[in-house]
This record gives sequence, C-alpha cells and structure tokens, in this order.
Amino acid sequence: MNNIRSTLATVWRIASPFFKSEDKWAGRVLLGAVVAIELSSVLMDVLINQWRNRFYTALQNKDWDTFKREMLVFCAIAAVSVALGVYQLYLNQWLQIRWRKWMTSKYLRDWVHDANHYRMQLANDAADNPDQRITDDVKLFVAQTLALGLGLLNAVVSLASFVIILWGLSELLPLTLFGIDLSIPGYLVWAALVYAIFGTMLTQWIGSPLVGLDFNQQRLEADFRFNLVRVRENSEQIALLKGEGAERGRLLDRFGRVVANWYGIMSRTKRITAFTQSYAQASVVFPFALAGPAYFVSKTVQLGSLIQIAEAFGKVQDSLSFFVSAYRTLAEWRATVARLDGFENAIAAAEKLADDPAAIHEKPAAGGEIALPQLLVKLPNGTPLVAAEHFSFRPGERTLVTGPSGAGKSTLFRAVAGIWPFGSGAVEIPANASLMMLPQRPYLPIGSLHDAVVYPGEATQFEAGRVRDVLTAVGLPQLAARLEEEAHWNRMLSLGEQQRLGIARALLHAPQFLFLDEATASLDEPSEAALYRLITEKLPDTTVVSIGHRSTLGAFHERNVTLVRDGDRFSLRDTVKVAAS
Ligand SMILES: Nc1ncnc2c1ncn2[C@@H]1O[C@H](COP(=O)(O)OP(=O)(O)OP(=O)(O)O)[C@@H](O)[C@H]1O
Repeated sequence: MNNIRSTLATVWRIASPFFKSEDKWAGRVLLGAVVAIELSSVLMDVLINQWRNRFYTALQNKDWDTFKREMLVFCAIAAVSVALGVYQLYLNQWLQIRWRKWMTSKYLRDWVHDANHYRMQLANDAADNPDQRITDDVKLFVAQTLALGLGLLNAVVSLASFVIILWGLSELLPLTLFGIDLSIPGYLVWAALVYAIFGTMLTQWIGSPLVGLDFNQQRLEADFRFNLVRVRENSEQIALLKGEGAERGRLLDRFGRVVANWYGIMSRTKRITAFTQSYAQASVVFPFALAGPAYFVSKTVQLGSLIQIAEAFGKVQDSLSFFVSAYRTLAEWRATVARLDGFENAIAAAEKLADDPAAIHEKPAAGGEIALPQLLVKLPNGTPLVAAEHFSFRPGERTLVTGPSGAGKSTLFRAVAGIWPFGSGAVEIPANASLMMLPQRPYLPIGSLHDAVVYPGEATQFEAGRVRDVLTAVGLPQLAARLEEEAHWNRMLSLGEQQRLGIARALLHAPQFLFLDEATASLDEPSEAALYRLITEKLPDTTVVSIGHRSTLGAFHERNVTLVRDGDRFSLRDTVKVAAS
C-alpha cells in the first residue's frame, strides 16, 4: 500500500508541473475534454446496454415495429460513439505531444544547464543513459499515464453505473438452487466482486516480477545502444588497434544480457497471459452460468434481460478487473516512473552539489585577477588532489602550469571553470569575466564549419569574412573556403587541425581569461610557437594560462608554476621566471 502511495506521489510530482506551467491552459482544456469524452463513452455503454435488453426482447417476441425503431436508435448511439472515439484519440494525441514537448524542454533545461550533465556523470552516473530518459521514458510516461488514468476513470464510472443496473437485475432473477431461494440482494454484484478480487490477486501474484524485469529490459537495451554508439564514435581507434574482435565480444555480451532478461520476460508473460486469457474466456460464460438456471425456471424473464445481465456483469467485472487487464502497462509504467524519478533526483543532486557551500564555489573577485585564496581540490571519493593558497592568475599575465602526469592540472582547471565541485574553498573571479577553456581535443559540433568555429557563440555573432581571416591566421587557409560545408568535423580533421580550430575560436571570442590544457600538444614545435605568437599579438590583454609538458612553451609565458608533491596532495609553486618572448 505504501508502495502504491509513494508511486502515486512520485507520479504527481512528475506530472503536475505541466498543468501549472505556462502551457497550463492548453493542457487543462485538453485534459478536461478527454475526461469529458471518456465519461460520455461510459454513458454510451449504458445506453447500449439498455438498448440490448429492448432489442433482444423484440427479437424474442418477433416485434417488427420495435425492431425497426431500435435499429434506428442503435444507429444514433453508434454515430455518437464513433464521433466520441475519433475525438478521444485525436485530443489525447494532441495532449500527449504538448505535455511531452513541455517535459522534454524542462528536462533539457535542467540537464544541459550549468554543467549539471557533467556533475551528474561525476556522481557515479546515478542516472544512466539520460538520452533514453529524455526520449523513450518521457514519451512512455505521458502515454501510459493518460491511458491508465483514463482507464481507471472509465473503470470507476462504469463500475458505479453497471453496479446499479446489475443490482436491479439481480432482483429480477432470484437465485434458486435445488428449489431453495438463495438470493442475496444484489447477488450478481457480489459474484462479480468475488470473481474480480480472485483475478486481481492471482494476477498480482503471477505478474509482480514483471516490474523489475521491464525496468531492466529498458536499461539493458539502452546500454546496448550506448555501446553501439561508442563503437561508431571511436571507430578509427578501434580499426587502428584492430579491436573489432574485442568490441564484437563486448557488444554480444551486452546484447546477451538483453536476450537473457527477455527470456525472463517471456516466461513471466507466458504465465500471466495463460491466466488472463483463461480468465477472460471464463468471464464470457460465468454470468450465464449464474443467471441461466433462474432464467429457465422463470416464466416472465425475457431473453433481453439475460443478455443485459451478461453484458452488465461483464462490465462490472471488467471494471473491477481493471488491474488485471492493465497489469502489463502498469508494470511498465511503474518502471518508467522509477526511471524518471531517478533522473529527476540525479538532476537535483547535481544541482545541490553545485550549491553546496562546503564544496568549491565561485565568488566575485575584488580586483581583475582570478584568485584562489584557499582552494583544495579533491577527487569525488574525497581524496585530496591539489591545494592552492593565496594564489592568483594576474590580469594580462601568461602562466605555464607544469607538473607530473596525474597531479591534477586538468582537474584544477575544471575547478577554476566552476564545473568541479569536489573540494573546498573559493575560486574568486571578476564579475562578468569571460573565460575560455581549450582542451586537447576541442569539441566541434556536427554542422557547418562556421558553426563549429564560433561555438558556443551564435553563427550570426561573427561575419564570415572575419572567421575566414582567423582560420587563415591559424594556418588553415584550405578550410577558410569551406565555411558553409556541413560535416562531423571531429572525425574529419586531424587532431592538429582541430587544435588550430580551437585557437581560432579563442581568437574570435577574445576572452579575458584563456586556459589552454595541452591545447597545442599535437602540433609540431614551430607551429605551436607560431600559434602562441599569434595569441600574444591578437589577444594582448588576455590572461593566458597553459598546461603543457614541452619545455619550449616556457618562452611564451612570463610565469612558470609547478605542481609539487606536498604530503598527500600537490601544491602550486612559482618556480622559474623567464623573460616573455
Ligand atoms: N571523474 C573522475 N573521477 C575520479 N578520478 C578522477 C576523475 N577525473 C580525474 N580523476 C583523477 O584525478 C587525477 C588527476 O587527473 P588530471 O587529469 O587532473 O591530471 P593531469 O595532471 O591533468 O594529468 P595529465 O598531465 O596526464 O593530463 C588522476 O589520478 C585522475 O585519475
């Protein structure tokens, strides 16, 4: 029971924001319309049920006039039912897409926002495969919540309507067995109730493992897909290393897990289908078995009443067995709800991590420098990594950061960029300062070369002529003519060319602080020297901080800082001061 209550609370938490959002009126009106249509369709069922009594009685009595009239009545009810059915589906689909659109943009906002996606990965990847959650799960959640909600509404209202009908019909057909009057008031209703409770309990018992199995299936499928994408993304490396055999093995292993779980689903589904099908078949004859003896004994009861009883019994039992027939959808729905809940919790945890006052946080600096008054950068597991005390990157100064591999240079940059929360202390940055981090392998979005170079700026922010000049300046004149070409640039260009593009990006954006994390390491020394000279010439006021292992880099930096071992961590130390080039 607690389980159901907590699932419903979670559903409410996930579903309700849409109906309070800026799109709330469209959502509420559409929801109101589909609810109204659902209620009207129950009314149509009741009208058809009453019609059946009149129609079959007319057939039994060979009453031609009533037969003709009832044929017309049926046409009218059927026409209204068809119209309701069409609009029920149409408005439902309309509501689904609006709801999904709102949820998708909300999740995109929360996930791809302020490095949250990155922090979520750092926090042990608590919500695996966010792509699956934002695509399949949102779609399923919206569709299934509506289907189940409306199904439940239909079941409750049908139940109330047909219980009244069945109760009345119970009196019409007194239950007698071996000449003894066994009629309990509304006995047909009680019989339907017992029958449905029996069905629900057995279904729950047989089908409960399906919830976990469905949850796993979605996760394993997404894992398999993710691994396929990784092969595609890293196809060059795999081909060079001749890693196809290993990859195939890994992929088949992942797919093997999909198949193994699927066998579990198949065997459970077989059992539950055997039961639900038998249950459905038994439901056809059960009301006749109950009411039949009384019908044959009675002189007054008409065939129409028996048919109406059978249908009303079916409706009551259908409504009561809502959970039996919707079991599979309910199981999938609970798995979907659990995944979206996990995703929302992971988003919230990552946001909390960023706002945690005990973690590394940003503060506005008093002067124009980036100051690290007392910073301790740690690993996610709490192990200290790098410490900085009363350290600053002074405006306009060019600093080279060196140190052993794995000492924490890149992680220090991440902390300065505000995306690494693990540790303590503040990073003081001048208000509204522009920072740019260039990694060893710059990210180039798929699209036109113009878009890739100006990223993360808008295409319109820089004129084509300007972009062309910068590309020529960084040594890529052959690309200057291909600005409009669309491609997967990370795959197409050599790492050295990609690094030149990174520098071009920095020249265009001209940030106040430029951090280069081995951003020219794939270039030959003369090319690297030429790019550094270009940076000095074009960005004379920019504070440049480079990480690099080459000694030749020292010539382009005024200050040299090294990470030196200091007990259980590394510390930043000024070491050599060389003249600027
Ligand atoms: N997300 C992470 N989770 C756990 N440990 C991490 C994570 N990112 C980095 N580390 C660890 O932090 C340490 C420092 O890594 P970092 O990349 O900052 O080193 P670096 O000094 O830049 O090394 P290199 O010179 O080889 O690039 C490494 O031991 C690395 O394994």
